[in-house]
Amino acid sequence: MKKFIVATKNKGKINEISEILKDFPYEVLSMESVGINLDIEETGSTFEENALIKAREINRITGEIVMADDSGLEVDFLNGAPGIYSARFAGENATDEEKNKKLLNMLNDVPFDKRGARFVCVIAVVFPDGTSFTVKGTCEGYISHEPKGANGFGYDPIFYVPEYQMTTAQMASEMKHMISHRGKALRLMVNELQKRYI
Ligand SMILES: O=c1nc[nH]c2c1ncn2[C@H]1C[C@H](O)[C@@H](COP(=O)(O)OP(=O)(O)OP(=O)(O)O)O1
Ligand SMILES: [Mg+2]
Repeated sequence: MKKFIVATKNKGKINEISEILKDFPYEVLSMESVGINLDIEETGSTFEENALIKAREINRITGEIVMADDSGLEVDFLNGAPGIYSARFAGENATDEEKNKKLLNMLNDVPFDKRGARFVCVIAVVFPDGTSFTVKGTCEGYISHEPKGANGFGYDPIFYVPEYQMTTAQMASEMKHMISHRGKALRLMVNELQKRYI
């Protein structure tokens, strides 16, 4: 069984990554479980750059195979914001609730058909020899007018998926993983690893 360290401090991501990879022969180790407590500055200007920055930093420290997830929400009415700033656009210490509230306020009075948005997830994998790759998954939807549902994390309560007529926070986790940006990116990652016999 191959082990990966996941270079994230986000518990919601760790949970989802473990659930999605449970059908594959990969064991997911959190930074906590390998004794690393580090805030890595996301200085890149794309999801790809930031995912690689996080994975490279933990690979440099451990020498192990490391994967990182850089993700966020692109809102059409805001020309793609908050994008790579999704975690920090309401301040470094803002709660998920505060971020959702801020985004809903920015879209006050914007009609439903102009509230299109997508979740984006880029996974970077860095190998012990320093080689790397990235894969990307997206999930299309709309920003709802009010939060609904208690599953998931982050922006899930306000991300409405018309095909299922519910937010990703109202979905059972298996359903979210089938259609989510993270589910898609991780399945592409597995394909890429298998091509390399990993
Ligand atoms: O499935 C999702 N459902 C809801 N919200 C989501 C999802 N996926 C990402 N998001 C939000 C959370 C965070 O506000 C931002 C990611 O920011 P991002 O920098 O990649 O993650 P983070 O700072 O929380 O943890 P870390 O950098 O340690 O991996 O997008
Ligand atoms: Mg982050």
